[in-house]
Amino acid sequence: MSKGSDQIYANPQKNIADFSFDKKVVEVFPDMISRSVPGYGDIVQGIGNIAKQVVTSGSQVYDLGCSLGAATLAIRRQIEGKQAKIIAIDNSPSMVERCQTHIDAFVSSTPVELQCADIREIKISNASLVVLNFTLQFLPPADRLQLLSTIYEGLNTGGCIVVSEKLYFKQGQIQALIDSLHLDFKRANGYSELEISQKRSALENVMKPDSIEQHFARFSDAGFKQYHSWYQRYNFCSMVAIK
Ligand SMILES: Nc1ncnc2c1ncn2[C@@H]1O[C@H](C[S@+](CC[C@H]([NH3+])C(=O)[O-])CC(=O)[O-])[C@@H](O)[C@H]1O
Ligand SMILES: O=C(O)C(=O)Cc1ccccc1
Repeated sequence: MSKGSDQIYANPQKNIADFSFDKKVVEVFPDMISRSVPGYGDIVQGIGNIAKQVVTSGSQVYDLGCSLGAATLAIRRQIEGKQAKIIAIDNSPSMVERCQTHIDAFVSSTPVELQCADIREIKISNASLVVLNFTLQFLPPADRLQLLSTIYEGLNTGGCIVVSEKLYFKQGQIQALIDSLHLDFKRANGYSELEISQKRSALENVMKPDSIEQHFARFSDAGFKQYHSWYQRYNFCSMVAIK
């Protein structure tokens, strides 16, 4: 297998450690996420398209849990000349280090400030767009509403939050069917049964999906009056809310 292809769970592991965004994951991250998340490429591109619509002159854009900067780069391509600033944040030092090289690889007039920090501890101000692209699901459930409330306070009127997440379905047969479709997607992308089951164990304690009803209730509790999903493939969904 070539360098950069995800083999992390290919061999049997005695004790499966909790999933973490460490150096090993960084090396294979683009391959891992595109083979694991149906619609990931469309969603990243769509976030760029949303940015083109909503980012205002002189405002700030936040990419929270930016990983290698895919959403930041898609946004930056679409807001040239708007005199906006992108603030990209991740708490994995390995991710941030590699993200900086991705950002530096392209010329742009839009500044990107990359920070290694916990997104629960940051300030948000003058924001026209805040992106949580598959990040909220990794926060402890009890911390999610506080983050959305902080984002609501920091958004300008008309500003948007985009939240992409793996969904959980409360109705058992729907959950089983859509989960099977996702597993078939992973098999079709070359993951073995062992890889699928070991990764599932590794994610169990660290990634806790909400239902769409929980997401919508949280948007409302944080203060948003307008929110909807704008993309879904199987159990992977991207939602938008507007202040
Ligand atoms: N508390 C936290 N503070 C900061 N970062 C965090 C925290 N918790 C998790 N992260 C970071 O959130 C990212 C989630 S990946 C996002 C993909 C990206 N958005 C993309 O558009 O490619 C999603 C996935 O791999 O499924 C990781 O880089 C974590 O280090
Ligand atoms: O791989 C999975 O089954 C997922 O649910 C998504 C995912 C993608 C990349 C890192 C962690 C979780």
